[in-house]
Amino acid sequence: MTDLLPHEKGFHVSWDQLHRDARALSWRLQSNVPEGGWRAVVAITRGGMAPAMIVARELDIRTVDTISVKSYDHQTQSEPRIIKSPDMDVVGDGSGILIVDDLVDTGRTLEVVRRAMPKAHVATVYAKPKGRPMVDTFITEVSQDTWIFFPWDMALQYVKPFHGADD
Ligand SMILES: O=P(O)(O)OC[C@H]1O[C@H](OP(=O)(O)OP(=O)(O)O)[C@H](O)[C@@H]1O
Ligand code: HPA
Ligand SMILES: [Mg+2]
Repeated sequence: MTDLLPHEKGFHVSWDQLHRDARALSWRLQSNVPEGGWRAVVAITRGGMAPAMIVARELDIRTVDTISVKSYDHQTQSEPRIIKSPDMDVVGDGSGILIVDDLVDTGRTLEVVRRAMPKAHVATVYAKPKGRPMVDTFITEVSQDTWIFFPWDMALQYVKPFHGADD
């Protein structure tokens, strides 16, 4: 669903913007590199996969795994659950592991992920205030009532000019 209620705001992110913001996240993460370097990136599917790829490329991390947490059906949240775990022999308690997601909203997804890898470093590109305490590093904060639209959920389309739009 892309319909917004009147009080809700939309923050539309293009591929180009996502690329820039994920690069900025990589840059910021350089000051948090653990002793011995990052052992692996774990992307939270599906939204974390695009930023995780960019971060892994920028930081030259070759081992990339995934954790799948299902918590939303469109814009309606349900109880988050892990439906696919990363290789626990690799990630262990999370030491030296960089978890990447596109955004944190309520923080419920990260709550579940952090429980599985308590010592991991958690990075998201975007953050809303409620979920912010669950993230170690992020780039842009938006208000809680803003819905972030990602490029993979959008398409270019014609829009009417403002002048005469209500005619
Ligand atoms: O902080 P929260 O309130 O838990 O919300 C944030 C999570 O919700 C979205 O994923 P979603 O579960 O919709 O799945 P997707 O990444 O496959 O789209 C988003 O990509 C985050 O992973
Ligand atoms: O603002 C959002 N945008 C896209 N997906 C989301 N999942 C939780 N919050 C959001
Ligand atoms: Mg997600």
